[in-house]
Order: sequence, then C-alpha cells, then structure tokens
Amino acid sequence: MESRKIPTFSLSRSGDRIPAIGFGSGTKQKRLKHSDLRYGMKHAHPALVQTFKEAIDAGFRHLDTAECYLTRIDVGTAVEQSGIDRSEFWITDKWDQGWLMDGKVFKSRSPSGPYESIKKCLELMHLSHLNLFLIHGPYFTKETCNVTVEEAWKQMEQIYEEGLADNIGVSNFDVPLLKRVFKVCKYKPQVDQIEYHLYLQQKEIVDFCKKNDILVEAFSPLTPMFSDRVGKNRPLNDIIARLCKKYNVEPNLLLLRWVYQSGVLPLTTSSNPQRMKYTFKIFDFELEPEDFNELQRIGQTFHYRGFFENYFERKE
Ligand SMILES: NC(=O)C1=CN([C@@H]2O[C@H](COP(=O)(O)OP(=O)(O)OC[C@H]3O[C@@H](n4cnc5c(N)ncnc54)[C@H](OP(=O)(O)O)[C@@H]3O)[C@@H](O)[C@H]2O)C=CC1
Ligand SMILES: O=C1Nc2ccccc2C1=O
Repeated sequence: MESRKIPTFSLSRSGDRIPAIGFGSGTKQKRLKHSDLRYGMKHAHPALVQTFKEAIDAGFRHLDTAECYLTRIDVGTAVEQSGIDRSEFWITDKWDQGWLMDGKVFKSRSPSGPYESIKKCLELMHLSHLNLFLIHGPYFTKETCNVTVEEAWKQMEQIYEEGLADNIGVSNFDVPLLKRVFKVCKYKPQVDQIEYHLYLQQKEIVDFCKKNDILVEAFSPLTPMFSDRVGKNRPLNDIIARLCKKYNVEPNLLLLRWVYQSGVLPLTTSSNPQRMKYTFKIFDFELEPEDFNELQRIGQTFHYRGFFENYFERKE
C-alpha cells in the first residue's frame, strides 16, 4: 500500500483540505456499469470495485462519483474493503438532474432534487456524510425536473445544514448560472467542477471562481493528448513532446501538472494500476514559468470541448 502525503487545496468556508488530485469513477467506469446492467445502481461490479481498490492502493484518497454513473456502490464497497479509516477519504458525489445528450432525454434519477439524491447515496455507500456534494449540471427546468436551479440550491443548503455533506457545490455552471445562485444563496458554492484542459481554459469561469473563493475542479484534464478527442497535429503536440523530454515525464503528467499549477484541481482516472501510481509524480516536479506560460499561450490557439457543447455554446 502506498503511503504518501498528498498536497491539498483549502475550501474557503469550511477550511476543509481537499486532496489536490482526485480519481474519477465517471466516463470510463460509467460506460462499463451502463453496459452491464446486471449490476445496476444497487450492486457492485467486481471489476469496478477492483479498479477503485487499486486506485486507493496507488494512493488516491479523493474519489469522485455521481448518481448518473451508477458507481456509488462500487466506490463505497472499495472504500469499505480497503480497511482505511473513512476520515482519510474525500468523497464527492453529484445529483443526477437529468440530461439531454445526442438528442436523447435521460430523466433525472431523483426528480424531486438533490435532497432525495444524497439520501439514496449515503444509504448505498454506507456513509453518514459526504465531503462534497454537487449539482451535476444545470440541464434542468421546472418542466424536466420538479425544481428550478434556485430551489435545487436551497435543498443543497439544507443538505449542508443537516450535515449530510460538509461542502456543497456545482458542476458545469458558467458565470451567469453562478450569479443566479448568488442571488438566492445563504451559502455560496464551494466548488465548480468543469471541463478544463489546455484546449479549454475557461478563463471567464476560472477568474470568476477565483475571485469568489470557489475552487475549480477539472474534468477531462488529459484531453490534449488524445487524438480521438482533439484530432491529430494539434498546436501543442511538439511542445508537449519537447517539455516531456526536458522534465523527463510522460504527457499525462505534464498535462496534469499544468492544471494543478494553474490553481485548479485535476480529476483523472485510469484502469491501469501503473498509471494510477505514476500520477502522483505530478507533485515531484514544477513547470518553469516560461514553460507553463508557453503551454497556456499555445493551448489557447485551439478550442476543443468534449462535453455539453450544445449547452455551453447556447445563446441566451
Ligand atoms: N462533472 C462532469 O460533468 C464530468 C465529470 N467527470 C469526472 O472526471 C473524471 C475524469 O474524467 P476523464 O475525462 O475520464 O479524465 P481524463 O482526461 O483523465 O481521461 C482518463 C482516460 O485517460 C486514459 N489514460 C490515463 N492515463 C493515461 C496514459 N498515461 N496514457 C494513455 N491513456 C491514459 C485512461 O485510460 P486507461 O484506463 O487506459 O488508463 C482514461 O480512460 C471522471 O471519471 C469523472 O469522475 C468527467 C466528465 C464529466
Ligand atoms: O464522467 C462523466 N461522464 C459523463 C457522461 C455524460 C454526462 C455526464 C458525465 C460525467 O460526469
């Protein structure tokens, strides 16, 4: 079992320290869980429990799950079976508010809102509380769900006040939506989890969040290294290759380090134990300012968004 001191980010209201890298149970694991519906939401999939145990073994203590992944039970089982005290983990979960993807409607699994969702989560995961609970996305209205964004946030505040989650936040919220929450909130979101990488630097959201003490978490941080995501011959290819040689690291480490050094918390995932362990080397080197800036500047010359394009490119 790996034992290491993981750097942390601090959350403004609670002062809680959140491990500065998280292991996701979405995308890849979500696909596996959805493709093998024998297990569904209520039964753990042995291969997934194994993956999460390997991630814990590699040193991950920050685990990211969500109602729509169907992986709550798998993550919860891995945590239980690890034998490691609950207090050493940071567990994030998200309310499934429903989705419109590729022209298809996916209904919310908890249409009465986040409160219903977290109650189910805690029961499934055998937990008394979460470290962080998020509204997964703003893709709902009173017509598609039974709550508005404002009403959902009020439920989030109740969740916080009742101690069901130590911290509350959002995901995939842009600045206008954060401002909508600010108008009605007693407690501001502590976190906004968004797609963030060198080809999607989200300056407006990140600057706004930093100004308002909201920690940004990055999903899909490795995107620039995958030609099946961004296509071939992209502007950073040569620079990434050169800097990997200079720092003697693999591209995944360079990309994660850029995210971390930009003050954003990377969420990554892998099914490969060697890669899981290797991830922690992001804390063993530092990009020199000119290299960090060059990555940032050249990254800005190409745009790629993998998730929720229709929503983010919308016209109000
Ligand atoms: N809030 C939201 O709306 C969203 C949240 N998320 C969260 O963020 C997490 C991470 O997102 P994701 O897009 O998967 O993140 P990444 O960009 O980190 O991509 C992970 C993928 O990269 C592969 N990979 C990892 N290391 C390497 C390597 N060295 N070489 C080649 N391939 C590698 C992994 O495959 P392999 O198994 O082969 O290593 C895995 O499939 C999700 O699990 C989820 O928890 C994700 C999307 C949306
Ligand atoms: O990890 C994720 N993969 C997804 C696919 C569709 C909608 C949300 C997500 C995630 O959060």
